[in-house]
Amino acid sequence: MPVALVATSHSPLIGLNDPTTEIRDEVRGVLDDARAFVRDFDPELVVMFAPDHYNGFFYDMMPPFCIGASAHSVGDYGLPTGDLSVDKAAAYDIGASVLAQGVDLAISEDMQVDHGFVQPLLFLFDTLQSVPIVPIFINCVASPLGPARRSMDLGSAVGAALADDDRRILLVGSGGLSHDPPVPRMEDAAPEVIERLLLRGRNPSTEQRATREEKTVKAARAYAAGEAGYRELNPEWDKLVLDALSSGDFARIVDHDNDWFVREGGHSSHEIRTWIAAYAALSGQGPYQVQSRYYRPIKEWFAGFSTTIATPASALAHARVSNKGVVR
Ligand SMILES: O=C(O)/C=C/c1cccc(O)c1O
Ligand SMILES: [Fe+2]
Repeated sequence: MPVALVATSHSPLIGLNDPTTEIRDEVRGVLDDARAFVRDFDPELVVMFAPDHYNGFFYDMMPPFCIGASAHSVGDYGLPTGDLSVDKAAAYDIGASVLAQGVDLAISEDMQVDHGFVQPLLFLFDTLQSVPIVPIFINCVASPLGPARRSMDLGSAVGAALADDDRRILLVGSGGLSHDPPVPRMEDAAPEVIERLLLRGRNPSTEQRATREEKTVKAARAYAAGEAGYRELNPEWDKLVLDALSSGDFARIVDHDNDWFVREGGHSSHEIRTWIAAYAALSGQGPYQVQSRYYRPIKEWFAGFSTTIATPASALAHARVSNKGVVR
């Protein structure tokens, strides 16, 4: 199958707490290039791996992995609400194949998705409905988490499921490198926050959502201003992860236990599982090459922010190549 990959950080603080115009424009240029690459590739199906941040998945029933046969954006952080254009038949086919290959995943006919899915979709396309998509949720925040290696297994199984599909398929991974924004955790949350992590967090009122999001924006401002109490981004670790994924050396990442990720990259660094899955799905199609790799630590966005584009090595000669930004 013709295949390509875009993996990108997301941050709901984009547009709400921006860095300097120079850096904002630099990232805009990188995302514009990714969008141009995708326009040229002209995908007939997007398979996106992304996390959730207690907007769609709660502790009433928290699956490690879930494939959406139908999905709706909750519209957090001012993003649009509405249905995604899910390819239901593909979702069921991929789900069945992944299960048959021995990787357990849930299926949802009513998947609620947040900025984790919606931002990359809108980085790369005009609307929520521009392209048929199969959304695959990976739990990256709600402990206990399985080993990172399992995300590689998931990605490999998805890649195998897609191998006989003749369509042009774009694989997308969405999430951060090192970052530790104030996403609540069951282990140390206050009782009223724990309420939110249970099903009662679903469908918050406009005021509840605004209060929560204002807190994150305030925290990002404090973080960028250098206030104490926040974990620093870790460009060295981010480089290790980017190098490992660029060279297909998954073991350098997935052989570590979950504490390593938190120690090196903060709690939300588990979001890199979405990249691991997307790259593993790509690697199932043969050797690949990273064509473009951007990285910059951006405290205003609470993120070691990166966007990469990769294609099968055989496709490289025909592809648009760009190498921009700060590769550390
Ligand atoms: O407030 C949230 O739910 C998450 C915020 C956030 C901030 C920065 C990077 C990310 O990946 C996030 O999800
Ligand atoms: Fe996130």
